[in-house]
Amino acid sequence: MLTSPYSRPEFDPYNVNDVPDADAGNWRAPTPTSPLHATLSLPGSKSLTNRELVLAALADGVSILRAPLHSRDSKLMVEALRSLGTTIEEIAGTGSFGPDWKITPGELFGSTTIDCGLAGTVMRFLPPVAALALGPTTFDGDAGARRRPMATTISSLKALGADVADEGRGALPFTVHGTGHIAGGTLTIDASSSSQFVSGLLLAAARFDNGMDLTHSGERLPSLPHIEMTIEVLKNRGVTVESPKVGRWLVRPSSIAARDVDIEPDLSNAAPFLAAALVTGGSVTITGWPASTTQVGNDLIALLPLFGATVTRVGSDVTVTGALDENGAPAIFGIALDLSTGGELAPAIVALAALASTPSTITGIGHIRHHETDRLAALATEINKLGGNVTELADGLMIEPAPLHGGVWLSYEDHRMATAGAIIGLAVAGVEVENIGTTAKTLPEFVDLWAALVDGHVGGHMAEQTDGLTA
Ligand SMILES: O=C(O)C1=C[C@@H](OP(=O)(O)O)[C@@H](O)[C@H](O)C1
Ligand SMILES: C=C(OP(=O)(O)O)C(=O)O
Repeated sequence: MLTSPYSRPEFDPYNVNDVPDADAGNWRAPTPTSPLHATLSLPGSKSLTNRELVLAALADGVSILRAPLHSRDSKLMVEALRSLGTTIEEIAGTGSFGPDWKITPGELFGSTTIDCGLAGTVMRFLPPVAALALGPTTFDGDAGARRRPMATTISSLKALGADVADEGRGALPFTVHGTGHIAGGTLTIDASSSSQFVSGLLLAAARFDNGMDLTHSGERLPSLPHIEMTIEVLKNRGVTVESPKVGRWLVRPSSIAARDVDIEPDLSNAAPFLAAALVTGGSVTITGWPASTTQVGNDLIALLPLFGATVTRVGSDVTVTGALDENGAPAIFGIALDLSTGGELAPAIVALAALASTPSTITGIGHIRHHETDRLAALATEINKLGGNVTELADGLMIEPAPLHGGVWLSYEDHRMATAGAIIGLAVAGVEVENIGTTAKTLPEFVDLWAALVDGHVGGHMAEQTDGLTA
């Protein structure tokens, strides 16, 4: 077993009050002196795990989730569904990162409070489920969660016939007074600030009395692959979502089928590890890469070559190899990119851009100001603190090459800000990431996997230490 202050046995990554940096101080990001070569496997996808949990709770029988993600976000979803009346049992699994889950739907009852933590999937996917439950369900979360937009969820539910008591701020906390059913019907919403407003409604819509005819009307619709993912997981459970045009979805009332589902590895969480290949001029292989997927992390295969990397694929192994300049040093080229479909990849992409030798402009990501933190402001602030030259645009960032130096990198309770700091630390000595434990939101194993990556403890170099890390 690998050990670090962040994997001490008593550390509970799901407990917001158990903050690892309080014990361990800032995390000194490792700066290797030679190219990294590693092979590793990653835990399950947050987006798939939390969708399948919701669908399993609404399904017509018992479902099994194989190799689900065990992290703060998925734990919050499990606890929330349990408190609404779903039985979720741990069963022995074949995955390297924790047990499987057996999910038995139950009659849904409110009279509970749901802690959303900082999980967008919990705060946007569960209110429609709570409206299908009998009794009041109060939603609240971290301080940062109270700043995330929820108005579209609240107004949608009211328009579909549910009773929601909120403070009129369009934010947590609020209470859904469930009556056991939702009328459903025709609805127009503005999902410009998050695709999760659409996904949350689609996931439950087959259980609405009249189904749903949903139209998005707004200046943009971000993260389309995540809506595709929602449609795909519904299809697998027998629910057809018709989409007669972009921004309109029809769901007829029907049951949702129970299923045994294998959860794919989280490809967005592959981003920092694959970025390490570019930053150090080495090569990193991720095992278990699905042959076809709706995960937007799959776009890394096309995005990383824009920075100069080479990507190869052998079976389910995807390998990224960094470019080298004429002196044999790592070479990263700047890019111009509209990243509107893959906003959750932005922190890793921007970290790479900050280490590139030519300028980059990343646009189409105004909505990531509403993620765990205002990611445009946070990235610009933290990179500039290290000597960078990043300019905030309304919907993106402009990044000019600049020599970076060490310093404290703040995480803003944002797992992807923390991992972006780790990426920069690979090239810049003396980067200390505050609250690295926030990576537990989707990847509690981050520090150990990163240490193994840097120390060469993965990929067969030191096979006896690869417990749970390699395929
Ligand atoms: O539905 C999902 O699982 C997600 C949708 C996206 O949200 P936004 O549309 O708010 O970007 C993504 O960024 C988030 O990490 C997960
Ligand atoms: C935006 C993200 O999370 P959430 O599901 O909380 O929206 C993310 O993981 O990058």
